[in-house]
Order: sequence, then C-alpha cells, then structure tokens
Amino acid sequence: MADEVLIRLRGVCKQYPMETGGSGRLRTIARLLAGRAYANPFHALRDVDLEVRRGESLGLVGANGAGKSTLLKTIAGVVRPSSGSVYINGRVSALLELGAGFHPEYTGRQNVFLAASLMGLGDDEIRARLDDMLAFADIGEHIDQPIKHYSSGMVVRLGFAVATCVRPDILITDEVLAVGDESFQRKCSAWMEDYLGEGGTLLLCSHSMFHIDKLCSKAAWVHEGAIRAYGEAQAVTRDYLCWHEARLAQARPGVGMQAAGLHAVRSLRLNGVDDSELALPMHGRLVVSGTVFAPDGRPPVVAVGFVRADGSSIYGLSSDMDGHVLRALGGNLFAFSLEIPDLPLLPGRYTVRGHAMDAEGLRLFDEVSRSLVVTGQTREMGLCRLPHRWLEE
Ligand SMILES: Nc1ncnc2c1ncn2[C@@H]1O[C@H](COP(=O)(O)OP(=O)(O)OP(=O)(O)O)[C@@H](O)[C@H]1O
Repeated sequence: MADEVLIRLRGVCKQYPMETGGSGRLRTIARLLAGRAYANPFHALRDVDLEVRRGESLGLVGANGAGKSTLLKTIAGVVRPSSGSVYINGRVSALLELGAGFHPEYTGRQNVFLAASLMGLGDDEIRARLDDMLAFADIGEHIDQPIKHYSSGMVVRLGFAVATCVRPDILITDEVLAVGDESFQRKCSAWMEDYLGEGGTLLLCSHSMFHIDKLCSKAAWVHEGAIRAYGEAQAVTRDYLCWHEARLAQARPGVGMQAAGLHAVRSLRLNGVDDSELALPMHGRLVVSGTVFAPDGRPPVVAVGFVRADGSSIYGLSSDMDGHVLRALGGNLFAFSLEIPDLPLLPGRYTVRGHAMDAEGLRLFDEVSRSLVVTGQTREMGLCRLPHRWLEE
C-alpha cells in the first residue's frame, strides 16, 4: 500500500501556440479546426516523467515560467497534455489558481457546498463538516458575502478549508502558502504536516525553499518545461538556490543573492573574512557576522547553518529561536554577530550558510554561503567532537 503509485507521468509534453496578435490567433484557431498542430508552438512541458507514491510529499521548484503550474494543472486534470500519459490513482484535491472552481457571484458558504460536492461529498457529509470548514477558513461574517468581494487571502482560506475537510488522497497546492497571512500560513503548514503524518500525499509548488524543505521529502526542479533535478528535497533546493546565486552573480558581478524589495543577506563574514575561505583550528572561536536587508524595515530573522561538503546539514539555528533581535543599522539594514566559542567540528571542509528570513521567521528568502576549513589532527570519526570522558569502573 505504502509503495502504491498514485501519480505516474510518462513523456508528458504540453505545447501552447505562440501567436499573440489578432491574425495570429485566427490562424491558430483555423489550424486547430483543421486538426493541425500549432505553427510555432511554445513548449511549456517537455517529456516529463514523474512518479509519486502514497505518503510522499513532492515539492516543485523552478524559476517563473518554468512550467510548475502547468505540470500541477496537468496532474490535476485541468490541462490536457499534448502528448504522453497521466495516470492518477485516488481522490485529488487541487488548490491551483486563486478561486478556480469557485463561482464569483455565490457566497462563500454556497461555494463551500459547490466545491465540496464537486469533490464527491454528499449534502449530509458537507453539513456535518461545515462548522469545521468555516472554523478553518475563519473569515467571519464574510462567509455570507459573494466571493467576488473577497481578498485573495480570503479566497485561499476558503479553498484550503474545503480541502482540509475532504481529506483527499492527493493534495495539490500551487503557492497557497504565499497568499495567506502569517497565521494562516502556520495553520496550513501545520495541517499539511498532520495530513502527511496520517499518510497523505502532497504536491506543493512554492518559491519558498523554507516551506519545500519543511514539508516535502522529495523535490523536483522544473526548468524550461523539463525536470532538471529530482531527489531529496534539501539537495534539490540547495542546487536550485546555487543556480540562482550563480545567475545573479553573473548578472551583477560582486553582488550576492539580493534583490531590491526582498529580504537578503547583504554580507556574511567568518571571523571578519568576507569572501575567501576561512581556515580555523578545531575548538577555535568562530564568529559568523553579517548584515541582512529587510524591505519592510522590521528586524528580520537570520538563520545560520553548518553543512558538510556533501550537503548534509550538521547544525542550524535562527536568531528568533534564541529570542535575539538583529541590530538596526539604518537604511533597512540589520546586523548580526553569532559567536561559537569552541567550534566542535572535526577537521574537514564545511559550508556556513546565512539565510535571510522575514520578521516572523516564516519565509526564507535567500542564502549566502562561505567556506570553512577546520584544521587539526585527530583519529576520531564523524563530524563533530561530542564532549566525553572515559570512566574508571
Ligand atoms: N494557457 C496558456 N497559453 C499560452 N502559454 C501558457 C499558458 N499557460 C502557461 N503558459 C506558458 O507556459 C509557461 C509555463 O507557465 P507556468 O505557469 O507553468 O510556469 P510556473 O513555473 O508555474 O511559473 P511561476 O513561478 O511564475 O508561477 C510560461 O511561459 C507561460 O507563459
């Protein structure tokens, strides 16, 4: 049962016509009516093979326009592939575009009935679960207003509330977490963790590597319509972030991953060293310091992680875990300085990462890395020295 394949895609391709102007569109329609292929197709998905088993959680990452939503829509049955096969085994609940499946003129309550019945629930079942759904959506009296007057966050709340009560075999969500406010994000995230704990299967598309790492066991990196990498979520998100870092470095030499308007680590130093590798003896004193840009002017959270050369995590912490507030420097910049007085890592090569997060410590925006070489001689094995002594018995 656990090994049961719930989603299988084989050689899935999706093409869209490229024509934009009026006459181009007419030509496209004429070609379709004549049963001919598009003249100048745009390949949104290229030969995608994918398998998701029961109980797996797969994150989709990729740049804007890479094809993630098209892939999710193809799996949800909203988009028909141009070629290839899609096999789905189980009840699917999909939270795709905002309000998809909702009728704008109906009230929230009417839409809940509509959406839940489309997902296969009978009237009695819906009535029995209605209070739970409304409690999850938590939009108060707006529930009896037409949803055309809802904010995007309220629409997502309603959509997610229906999904929670239907308890699908496969839950497909496209950037839902990005739309809700902080408390709703936490609620959704907690619900998804529960759902996965109970054996649910999740497909999550997000630009938040934090959420992908937190919620997904596997990840697929979609690049120009094809799967560029597939594997353990943390390994895939790491490669994807490195790719972005390299791309930005190419575009703006000397500048790390930063963008006006986004939280970003502006500098990261190991014992005051900014860019080159730091060599430090075992049990030496390490100070990780730097600055973080916060577009909203609120003190951001910084997370610091230690990673082995093969990418596996050794240790991570964030300023909010310790209740530490970053020092304001002015100009939306905030400084941090983390001391590790007695670094217990065994000799070897490591990466120290600084991640910029929002004030709530919920969304992770970027990552800057520095190399650290721990020097020394020892015959101990592993990654770090555990404090120990031998007892005389
Ligand atoms: N109905 C359509 N007609 C024509 N082109 C489309 C259509 N839907 C999607 N595309 C194109 O297919 C490509 C992939 O779009 P898709 O929405 O899947 O990307 P995405 O990875 O989800 O991007 P984002 O992160 O920006 O949401 C884009 O170039 C988009 O313009």
